[in-house]
Amino acid sequence: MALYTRVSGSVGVITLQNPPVNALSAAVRQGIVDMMDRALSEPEVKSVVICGQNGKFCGGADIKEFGTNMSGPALIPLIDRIESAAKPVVAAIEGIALGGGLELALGCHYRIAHSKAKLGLPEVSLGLLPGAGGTQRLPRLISIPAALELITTGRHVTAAEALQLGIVDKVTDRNTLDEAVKFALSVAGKSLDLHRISTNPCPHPPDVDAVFETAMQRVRQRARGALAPVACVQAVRAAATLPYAHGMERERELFKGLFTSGQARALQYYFFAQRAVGRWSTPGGARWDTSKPRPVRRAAVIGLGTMGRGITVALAQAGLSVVAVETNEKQLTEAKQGVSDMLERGARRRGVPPALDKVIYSHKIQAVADVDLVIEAVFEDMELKKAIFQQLSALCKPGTFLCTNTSGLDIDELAAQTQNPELVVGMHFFAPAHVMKLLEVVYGQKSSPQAVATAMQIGSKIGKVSVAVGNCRGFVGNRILKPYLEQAFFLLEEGATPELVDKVLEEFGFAMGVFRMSDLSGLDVGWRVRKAIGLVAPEALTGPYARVREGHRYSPLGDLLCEQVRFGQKTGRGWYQYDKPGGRVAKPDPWLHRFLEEYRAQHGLVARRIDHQEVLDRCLYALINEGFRILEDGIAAGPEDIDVIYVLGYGWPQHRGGPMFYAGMVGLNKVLERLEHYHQVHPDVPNLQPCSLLRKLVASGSPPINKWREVIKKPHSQL
Ligand SMILES: CCCCCCCC/C=C\C/C=C/C(=O)SCCNC(=O)CCNC(=O)[C@H](O)C(C)(C)COP(=O)(O)OP(=O)(O)OC[C@H]1O[C@@H](n2cnc3c(N)ncnc32)[C@H](O)[C@@H]1OP(=O)(O)O
Repeated sequence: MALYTRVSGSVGVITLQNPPVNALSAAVRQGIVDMMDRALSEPEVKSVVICGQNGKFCGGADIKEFGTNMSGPALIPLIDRIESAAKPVVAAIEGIALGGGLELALGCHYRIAHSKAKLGLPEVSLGLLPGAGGTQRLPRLISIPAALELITTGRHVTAAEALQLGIVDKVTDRNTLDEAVKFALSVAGKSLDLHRISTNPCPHPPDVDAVFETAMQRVRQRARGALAPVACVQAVRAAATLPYAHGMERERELFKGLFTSGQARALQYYFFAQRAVGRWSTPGGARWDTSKPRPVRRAAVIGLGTMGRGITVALAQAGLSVVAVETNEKQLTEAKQGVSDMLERGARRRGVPPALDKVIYSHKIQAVADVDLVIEAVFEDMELKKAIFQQLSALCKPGTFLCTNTSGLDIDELAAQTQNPELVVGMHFFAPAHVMKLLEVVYGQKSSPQAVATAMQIGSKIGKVSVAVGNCRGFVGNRILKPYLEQAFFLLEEGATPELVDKVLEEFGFAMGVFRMSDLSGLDVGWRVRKAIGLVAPEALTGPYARVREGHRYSPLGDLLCEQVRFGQKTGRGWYQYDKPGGRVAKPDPWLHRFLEEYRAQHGLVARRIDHQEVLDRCLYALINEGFRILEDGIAAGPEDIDVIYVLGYGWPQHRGGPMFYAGMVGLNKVLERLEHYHQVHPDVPNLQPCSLLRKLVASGSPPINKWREVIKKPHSQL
């Protein structure tokens, strides 16, 4: 709703009231219409100010209303009415003016922003375009190139940048409403002709066609199949080429196309999923709202390899004091330089002083004695980690949380090395750890709710989206990755090439196909894990058992490449070839193709033509099937957890919502039917056997994703 007050005798103030972000719900829109009517009809009122309660102007359209039967006044005529008002209307922008919120402000005749406010048109990240006149008014106000950049990226700008661009008329450090009221008094009675943005012409750069062509190329390259960025360019082009009214028609038409597309649904689901993962729970009943985190003032990082350095930077940049420990003197010297360089680069980018003084270096593990939380980030080796946990348990002050950055080792086994296993949790960072947004917080059998809550809180303090998951091999992300990789290997055995598989996955929208990704992250990483669990044969096997482990189909292709020291980009050879070790441009490698032919011949495999659909079906449905198993096992509390992990950590295209959402979009019965088909063809691949939760969901009528939790039977845990 909206509140109306009269200030200084002649200024009508309309305050949007819809916590937490004053989104433009039906009630708020109705409130604005009613209060505008009142302000315009009161003869004493000479000007109007629109502001939002609790220091937030407006977070845009109410996303929760999308997909419902939307009622109440429409936003476009509401904004038009403000713009055509005979009395000046001033937007007093505090906190945020985003999406429909900024479009509302663009309908006002003047905009005053607080210096800390953020403004933007982020609709593109929800699969939409600014559909309440934003694509037509913003280019008229700030030029086509500037508007194109803001609308196609959805970037938020600071008040200072908004002033520079011409989005706002004034920035203040004082009370924004008071300043807006003063301003409103000063412009009362003056002509509004130049301040009705829609009536102004759209200024053209001389090379307007080239500007749009470049913008279109840029968005197509970045979009990976996303529709909204392309529609944003088309809508701004309409502002440049059509009269305002026709431009609005085009905006509406494009908006409608996006609104009813599956992509907008997926991106809006993903928006709420990212927030839902913060409301974590465990099978044992620990919950985000009943578990109090303990404050962490000083943290330690053990091991300053690539991951340890990134974690140190992430912690220091968030203002935490860090004791960075590396027992190898040479490595320590290199790490000091590496961490300082990263901190300086990050600070330059953000325009703040580098947090160099936040980090104390030591080559002695005893330096951890006084910290509140330790993150161990040594090499992925269970014996080494066990020894460190024994030491930490003896050295740290009572109550210190002991966290391990492992990508899949058993948290309970590590916790068992300590006197207080309840203080142990996993913190699985993704490389580069100071950049990647994802953190898997892994609770063990004995992790206390407070330990989980503290790790989750540290995660959000350092800007990560943290997802609490249970302890199993590979946790959620790497566990799901395994059947996906496995299918990709099997497809190579059956006749595909890495180029074909990657092309299909990249066309689907993955940032990188599975083989290019494997080359980037290093083939040796998985090889070491497979060796440790006894999957790698000590010598090249031939005959029927070469491709079988524990009675199931196994592809040793990755192992064979590693034996040739083809570890991927780092060695200049992997599934592709690179111009040098460390090179980044993947080129098809004739050696690899010959190797695959010889391998097939050696194992009596006859290559067949594999179509795109089969590649996609087998890779994705094997992955999704494992996702259902994870839900069934209680390793993830809900499908949102899996989806957020997969989008943020594994390059799943956001506009497809995540693997579990995608399964719902495709139709659970179709996923089940395809898995049944492929399992029939490949009975020796257990990962293609549909899991019982999927069957159960289909048997219960394939409920929508937000009802899945009701079907999942929760197992017990001791947490
Ligand atoms: C069919 C054809 C019809 C044609 C007619 C065309 C009409 C066109 C109409 C409208 C076009 C306009 C579209 C839009 O405006 S889309 C929305 C654009 N706005 C955004 O994208 C902002 C989204 N929000 C954020 O980015 C952030 O939430 C934030 C920066 C505002 C605040 O961040 P933070 O402080 O970190 O808090 P949270 O993110 O945790 O959010 C708190 C809480 O608020 C909920 N929320 C946030 N924004 C919205 C919103 N716009 N609508 C509803 N709810 C919102 C958020 O979900 C959190 O709640 P929780 O999920 O319960 O935790």
